[in-house]
Amino acid sequence: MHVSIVGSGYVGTTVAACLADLGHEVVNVEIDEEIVETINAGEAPIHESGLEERIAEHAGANLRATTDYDAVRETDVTFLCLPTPQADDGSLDLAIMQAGAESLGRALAAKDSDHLVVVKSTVLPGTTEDVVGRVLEDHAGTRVGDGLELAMNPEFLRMGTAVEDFLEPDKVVVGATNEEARATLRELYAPILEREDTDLVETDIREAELIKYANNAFLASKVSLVNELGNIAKAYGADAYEVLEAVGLDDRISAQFMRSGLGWGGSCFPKDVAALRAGAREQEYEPELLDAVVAVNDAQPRRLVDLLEKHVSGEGDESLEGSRIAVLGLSFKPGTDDVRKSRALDVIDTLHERDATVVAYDPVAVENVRSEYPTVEFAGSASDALEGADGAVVATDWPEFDELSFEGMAQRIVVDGRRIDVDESTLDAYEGLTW
Ligand SMILES: NC(=O)C1=CN([C@@H]2O[C@H](COP(=O)(O)OP(=O)(O)OC[C@H]3O[C@@H](n4cnc5c(N)ncnc54)[C@H](O)[C@@H]3O)[C@@H](O)[C@H]2O)C=CC1
Ligand SMILES: O=C(O)[C@H]1O[C@H](OP(=O)(O)OP(=O)(O)OC[C@H]2O[C@@H](n3ccc(=O)[nH]c3=O)[C@H](O)[C@@H]2O)[C@H](O)[C@@H](O)[C@@H]1O
Repeated sequence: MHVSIVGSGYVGTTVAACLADLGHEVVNVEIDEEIVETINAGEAPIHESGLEERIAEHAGANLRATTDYDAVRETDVTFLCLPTPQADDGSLDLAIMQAGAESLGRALAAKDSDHLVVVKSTVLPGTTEDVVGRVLEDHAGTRVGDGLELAMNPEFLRMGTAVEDFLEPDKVVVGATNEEARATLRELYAPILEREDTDLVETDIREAELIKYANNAFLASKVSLVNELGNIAKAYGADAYEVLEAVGLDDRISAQFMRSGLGWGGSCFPKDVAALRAGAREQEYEPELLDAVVAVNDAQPRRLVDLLEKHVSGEGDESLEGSRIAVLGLSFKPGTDDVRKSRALDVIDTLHERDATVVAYDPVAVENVRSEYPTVEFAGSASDALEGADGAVVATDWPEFDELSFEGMAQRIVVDGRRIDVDESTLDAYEGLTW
């Protein structure tokens, strides 16, 4: 099948390389020339396991990138993989989607055969038909249903395991009102849908849009619940990890997303939960549970710094002023250099508010933080960061931190926000955030 992908970021590049791998003819339409050149040179514009080799294999053969929207006319299907960021008031900002749909519509105006447009970006119910569809109609000069078809196909991949998640998903969700559109997507995804472990869910467009938000809201809520239970366990002097491991043996609950600690960050959970809350309020529903999910998450970095302060300065004399604190980990989770809405940055902000000096280390993410944090010292290794520190915080559970001996610290005080594997016997104080 001939497929165009508009937007070549984390999702668009992964989808393009994987669809090329499944044998389709794929073109990426992207406004950033550097990304276009990188893909055409057979390289990956982002760091994802398994991506580089797929692009190297298919670039110049059945995968290419261009800045020219006219390329969509050589294809039967276009996927919109554009950003859907959070506006200042938390609502969904659709400006980029609208601009992309406008360019796509103009290009399709000169096409004389049928075309299917699939929204893959995360958008609230109604957006695909009422916003993207209308913009397309206005600029393509064709009505939806009259040679121009619409579908919504949300993406559930995680950063760090994007290629594997795309090729081996638990489910493929297709929202469409037209049977031909559904048949086209069944054909496109045929090798994936043949897998025993992949379910196909066919719905109307509105349900497909909401399934994505419900999925992320559920996962974020699970982590906040686990954090609340962890905070309560700690107050009782119980080990939350032992408690939650036992709870996770119940099939109805499952053992996944049971790690309590600093909470959730990243480019998706925060913006998607915010958009769903704002959207619900627009529909005149008060999302009180989701409000609490965010409140629990927001409180964890401050709770961690409170614990640290207690150990570093001694109870009754709480202050971090003038102390040197090592922050281990900057990315929002291990396996990625993405620092968007990382809890580590909230920890650093709180430490700064309390006049501590921060020395930070991350195996891959330092360059994404450096310019925004001119007063932070960046170390080349975890051991260097710990040298002379009055206390340390574990903010991201990179596996290499399990090997640390915490030698060279002025005080061997470690407050762990992620439960790494620490040998407590050599430390002056070790405390977990939720256990
Ligand atoms: N990153 C992730 O793990 C996941 C993201 N999503 C959703 O997928 C959507 C895309 O997210 P990402 O790929 O992370 O975004 P991204 O920011 O990594 O990539 C978007 C790309 O679109 C390009 N672009 C912007 N305007 C354009 C235009 N008018 N025409 C052509 N290209 C344009 C940008 O230059 C950028 O390369 C969002 O709605 C997001 O919520 C869904 C599942 C997973
Ligand atoms: O919509 C998206 O973009 C994606 O958002 C998440 O993927 P991702 O943000 O890559 O990362 P996750 O592995 O889900 O972790 C999110 C955050 O939750 C935290 N987390 C996760 C699990 C856990 O048990 N505890 C916990 O604190 C992580 O540290 C991280 O900060 C979802 O897992 C994907 O299905 C979805 O497609």
